[in-house]
Amino acid sequence: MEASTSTCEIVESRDDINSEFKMNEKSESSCSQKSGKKCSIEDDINRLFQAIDIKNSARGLSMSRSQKSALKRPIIVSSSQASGIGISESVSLKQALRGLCISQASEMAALKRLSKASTSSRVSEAGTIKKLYTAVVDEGKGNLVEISLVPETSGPSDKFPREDTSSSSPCHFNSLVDAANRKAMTTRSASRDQIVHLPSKGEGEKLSKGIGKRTLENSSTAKASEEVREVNTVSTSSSKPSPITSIANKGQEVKSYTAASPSCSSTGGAVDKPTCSNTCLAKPIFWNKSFLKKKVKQDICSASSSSTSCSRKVDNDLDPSPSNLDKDTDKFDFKHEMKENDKLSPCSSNHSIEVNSIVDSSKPGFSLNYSKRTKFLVTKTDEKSRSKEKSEFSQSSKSSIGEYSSSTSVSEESNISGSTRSGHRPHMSKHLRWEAIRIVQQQHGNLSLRHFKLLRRLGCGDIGTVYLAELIGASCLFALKVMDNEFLASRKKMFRAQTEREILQMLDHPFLPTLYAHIATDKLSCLVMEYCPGGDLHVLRQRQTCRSFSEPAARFYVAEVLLALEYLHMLGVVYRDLKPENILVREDGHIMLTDFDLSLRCSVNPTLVKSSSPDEDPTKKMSSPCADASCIHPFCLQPNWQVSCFTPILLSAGAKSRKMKSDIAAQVGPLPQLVVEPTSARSNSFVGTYEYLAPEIIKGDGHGSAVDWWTFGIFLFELLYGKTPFKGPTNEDTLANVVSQSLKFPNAPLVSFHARDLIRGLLIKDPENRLGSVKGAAEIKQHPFFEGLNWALIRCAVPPELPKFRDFGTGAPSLASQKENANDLEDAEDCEEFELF
Ligand SMILES: Nc1ncnc2c1ncn2[C@@H]1O[C@H](COP(=O)(O)OP(=O)(O)OP(=O)(O)O)[C@@H](O)[C@H]1O
Repeated sequence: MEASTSTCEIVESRDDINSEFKMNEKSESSCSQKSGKKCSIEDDINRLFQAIDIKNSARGLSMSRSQKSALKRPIIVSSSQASGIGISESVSLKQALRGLCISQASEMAALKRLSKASTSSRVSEAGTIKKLYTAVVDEGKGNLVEISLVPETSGPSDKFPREDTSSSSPCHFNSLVDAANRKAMTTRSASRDQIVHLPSKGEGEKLSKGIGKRTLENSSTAKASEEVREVNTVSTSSSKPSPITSIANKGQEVKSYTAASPSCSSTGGAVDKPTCSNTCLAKPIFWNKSFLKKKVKQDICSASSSSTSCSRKVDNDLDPSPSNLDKDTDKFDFKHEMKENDKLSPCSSNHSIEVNSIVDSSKPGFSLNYSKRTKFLVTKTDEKSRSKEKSEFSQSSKSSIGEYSSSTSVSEESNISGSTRSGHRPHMSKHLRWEAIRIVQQQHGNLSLRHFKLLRRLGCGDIGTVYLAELIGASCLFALKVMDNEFLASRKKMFRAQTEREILQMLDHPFLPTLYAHIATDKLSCLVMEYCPGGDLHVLRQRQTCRSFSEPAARFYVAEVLLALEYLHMLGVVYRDLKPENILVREDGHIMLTDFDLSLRCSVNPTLVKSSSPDEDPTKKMSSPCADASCIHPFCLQPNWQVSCFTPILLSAGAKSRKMKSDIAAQVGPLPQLVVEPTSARSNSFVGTYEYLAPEIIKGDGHGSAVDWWTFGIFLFELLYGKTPFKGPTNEDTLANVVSQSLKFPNAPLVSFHARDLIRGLLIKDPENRLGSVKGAAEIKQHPFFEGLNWALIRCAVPPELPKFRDFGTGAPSLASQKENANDLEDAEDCEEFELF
């Protein structure tokens, strides 16, 4: 029987294969002869099949049953389990493997909806075959293991392959994997079920396909999920468990993904629409008082002293000291802190005030501090404390508003899935933090809160508290965002937490946070994130002379933010809450955009905005820049084969530069232009921060990705001028100004024409005409303000300044001295922050 046509599903461990190969030297030599060198993966597979044949024939001949058990590691390729990838009995394993890989690749590509996926998918076919091969051949170590080849699930359960001690013990995986598959399917369905069609403002408008629905359907899963205590680790290639483990674990982890999803029950949730939402949003919100009967969260935690004392009290109650974590994570009572924060003081975070109007500052108990930009959630009233450290510098009070009234154009594929798979997170994948987590997992089976030592509280947000935490024994620092499930559920914030988590799971970008793990207990939901020690841009701006950045510095920061937004848009995420407070500064001075709980997830389809001219003069084409040695354009897909695009050209620097520009300009024209921006996304949610709200949000016209370009304009304005352009004495005035006041530039500081021109383009009130509304970030990148900027290498650019640790908002130590400083802090009894613990 030819190996290539074999339908046998049994393979051997490598030792077995080797021994079998020895039994059949002919087959081995033929392999070598064919390749003439080391066998390729395909050859390996062929060898595998040959071994299968041998094994089959050897069965019953020379080996006893027990011997077979000891040596064999059978894999069952179940056609039923492989549903979706088209594997049938008559298809060979090799074909099945290929099919699986291709299926995975296309699934990834479809789900991620990124052009870049094509590259990885190309790689992944061979890679996945090899992984599967390795799993089959290497992983069993003589154990009898049955593995079903199943397509990677798109449900969240496979986002966090988790190590499980059970996977290492001899076991039959068949039933386990069956169960896992069933659960995975259940999870996926649940995930899809969470997607709800919400009516948009106008009747007959498109229905929401994604974002809000969880609120209606998750309650059923809540209970089960809350009973589960588990850890989901986002693995990188360096830390990814074996496919066997991953597959086996899926079934055991399924519940964890419903942990955060529940809450938003039909009775509430961020998307649980207020009855007036649609009608109220149809006209400017500040004219509609009935709309304003909302809870409003307000940052009234301005006094650092009171903040400290209150926090101290709360945190003393909380007492999440490492010692308390050692045995039982449930002792780590964040919930208590949340509740205390919630009910107690104006200085604590998450303090809620029921108010009648979000803009009626005359209401008792709702005196808005207009010198601050408080984050508002229209459906709720939650105070948000800024960190004590921030108050040293004119504490920010920009508050985000989040009313999810309705949204449209939300993607059916908005339930993220394979995009977070370990092999698809190359950025930072080699970082020691991944390795440290992997080691802990290896040693303890999973990662839990008791593996972290809390060093200090970094800050509080609407939905949780962020701690600086050290992975015990690893000297690695993480930012641990801890959310209390009950709190989230009672405040109908589960949806926001889930949104944030799901977005974080997708990200793999130098200017966006890396999520290392999600730890879910029955009480808590914790995000283990990359720690960013440099404070935020709001604090950094306050430290500048004139409280504004120089133009080159502002250009640097906005350029990095632009790249982050571009990436988010390509993933179908409209950020919606851009402001300096949400931009953290890394140790190396580059930025990290955080805070995704108000983001909108929607569909994004690559759109051809300009095709190459079909009747283009061929002679012109021949003499096009691509035929020239100076072509460096990244989209130069079809360079003239005769001339290398990268042949050096001897020109003076000036001439070279001029020629390059003209070449690029000439070249970009005829090339097709694709835009991957969620330009058609529509939401009627009232989200954002007053001073940053786009006019279309305020007017309730429905908004899309263009809101990010509006906020981008405000952001640039603020960095350059030290204030936002439409800020009024009251929030109501601010909203009115945004809608009706024309843009004016202050006389000082002096800002270049290009900068002002860019701001002007971004702050066009009509989103249709706004810069970036058609071609997205690409359009903005081409603005002369960014001329000369090397976008591809901006990561290597020297930042305007490096964070001065200890002076900063987070008071965080540098990476070089993280451990030492952490110990110092821990030992310092008079250290204020550490009295909190
Ligand atoms: N990865 C991080 N590294 C360092 N500090 C962080 C990190 N993430 C958050 N912080 C700090 O913790 C604070 C709280 O963050 P968090 O994201 O919970 O709330 P937020 O940004 O204020 O927004 P929201 O209320 O919408 O959640 C931030 O203001 C920031 O100072």
